[in-house]
Amino acid sequence: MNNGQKADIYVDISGHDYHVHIEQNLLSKCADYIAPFLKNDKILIITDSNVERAILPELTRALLPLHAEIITYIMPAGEPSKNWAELEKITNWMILNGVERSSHVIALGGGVVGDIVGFAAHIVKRGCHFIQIPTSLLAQVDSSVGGKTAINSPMGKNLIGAFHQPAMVLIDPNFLNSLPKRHVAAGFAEILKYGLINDADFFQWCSENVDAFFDGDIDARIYAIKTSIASKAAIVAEDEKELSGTRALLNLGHTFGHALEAETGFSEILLHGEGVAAGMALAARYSEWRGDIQAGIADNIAAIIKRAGLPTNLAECGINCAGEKLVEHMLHDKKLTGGNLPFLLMRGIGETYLAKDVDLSDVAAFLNDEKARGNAA
Ligand SMILES: NC(=O)c1ccc[n+]([C@@H]2O[C@H](COP(=O)([O-])OP(=O)(O)OC[C@H]3O[C@@H](n4cnc5c(N)ncnc54)[C@H](O)[C@@H]3O)[C@@H](O)[C@H]2O)c1
Ligand SMILES: O=C(O)C(=O)C[C@@H](O)[C@H](O)[C@H](O)COP(=O)(O)O
Ligand SMILES: [Zn+2]
Repeated sequence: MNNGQKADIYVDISGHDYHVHIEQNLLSKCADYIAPFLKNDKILIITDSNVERAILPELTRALLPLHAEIITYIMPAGEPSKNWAELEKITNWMILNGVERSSHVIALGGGVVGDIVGFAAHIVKRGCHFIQIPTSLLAQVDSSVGGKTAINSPMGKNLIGAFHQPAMVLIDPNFLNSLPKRHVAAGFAEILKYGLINDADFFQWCSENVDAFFDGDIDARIYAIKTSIASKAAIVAEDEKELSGTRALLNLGHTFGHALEAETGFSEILLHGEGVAAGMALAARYSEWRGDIQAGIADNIAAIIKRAGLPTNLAECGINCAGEKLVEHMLHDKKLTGGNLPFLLMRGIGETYLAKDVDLSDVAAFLNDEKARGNAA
C-alpha cells in the first residue's frame, strides 16, 4: 500500500513474511510499531558509535511510552567490525542481558550493524527475532530487507552468515540528514543497481533526479527508497535463498566489487557501495568487451555513477594490482558452483542476466586492459 510520502511494503516470504514501513518522521511513532513485538519488559538495541550520537537519544525518547528497560550495545562503526570478535561480543552481551527466543532485538544502524546483528539473532539460542531500523541510505534501500546476514572472513566478503529475515523494518528518511555525503553516495550505488537490473524507467528517473536526491529533496528520497525496496522485496519473495538465479540479480556489480573490497582490506579506503559502483561500471564495460551490449551504453552508465560522486574504474578505487589477483579474490564468491563463476552482465540498461559461460582468464585479461588503459572511463 502506498500513500504519498508513506509506504508499507509487504515482503511475502512464506513463514517469514514482514512489513517494511517507510515514512518521514516515523521515529516519532516507532513505539506504536514496536509494541506488538515486545514480549517482555526489556528492549535490546545494538547500534554503532556514530549512530549512537546521531540517532539513539531520539529513539530512546520515542520508546519511553513502552515503559520498557532499554539496554544498548555500542559497536565500533565501520566495515572492520563485521568480524568474529565483534560477533562474539554481541552474542555474549545478548545472552548476559537476558535475550529470549521470543525477543526482538533492534539493529539500529547501517548495513554493518544490520548484517552482524541479524547473524547474531540467527545463532543465539538457535534463533531469536530482530527488527531492522536502518539509518544509512544503503541500509534503507537494500541491506535491511531480504535476510542476508553475515560477517566477513579474512578470505572474503560475507563468507560466514545465514539467511535470517527481520520481523519488521522501520525506515525514516529523516535519518539521512546526519549521514555523511560519502555514505549517501555509497547508498545511491545500490539504488542505481535496481534500475540496471530490470527497470530502465527507474534508471532514467535516477539520472534525472540525482541532483535533487543529493540536495535532500524528501519526495525524491522517499520515491527512491520505496522503489528500491519494492524491487528487492519482489526479487527476494521469488527466490529467498538465491537458488533459482533470480536473487543473484541483486549481486550485479558485486563480484567485481567484493574483489575490490577484499583487495583494499574491507576498510575505509573503499566503502561497499563504492565497490559496487565501480563493479557495475566494470560489469557494463565487460559486457561491452564480450559484445553483449552496444558500444556507448557502458559509458552512459559510468557517467551517472560518476555524477553521483562514485568511482567507475580501478584507479579511482585505489587498485593497482594485476587482474589475476582480483580474479583470485573472486574465487571466494558464493556464486561459485562446480568451479564455475557465473557473472551478472548486461544486455542493456534494465536487462541484467546471469552469464554462466564466463572464462576467468578472460576476466583477468579485461581487468589488465582496464589497468593498461589508465582506467579511463
Ligand atoms: N544484507 C544485505 O542484503 C546487504 C546489502 C547491501 C550491503 N550489505 C552490507 O552492508 C554494509 C554496508 O552498509 P553501510 O553502507 O550502511 O555501512 P555502515 O553500516 O558502515 O554505515 C555507514 C557509515 O554511516 C554511519 N551512519 C549510519 N547511519 C548514520 C546516520 N543516520 N547518521 C550518521 N552516521 C550514520 C555509520 O556509523 C558508518 O560510519 C556492508 O558490510 C555490506 O556488505 C548487506
Ligand atoms: O540481497 C542480496 O541478495 C544482495 O545481493 C544484495 C547486495 O547488495 C548485498 O551486498 C549482499 O550482501 C551481497 O550478497 P553476497 O551473497 O554476495 O554476500
Ligand atoms: Zn551490496
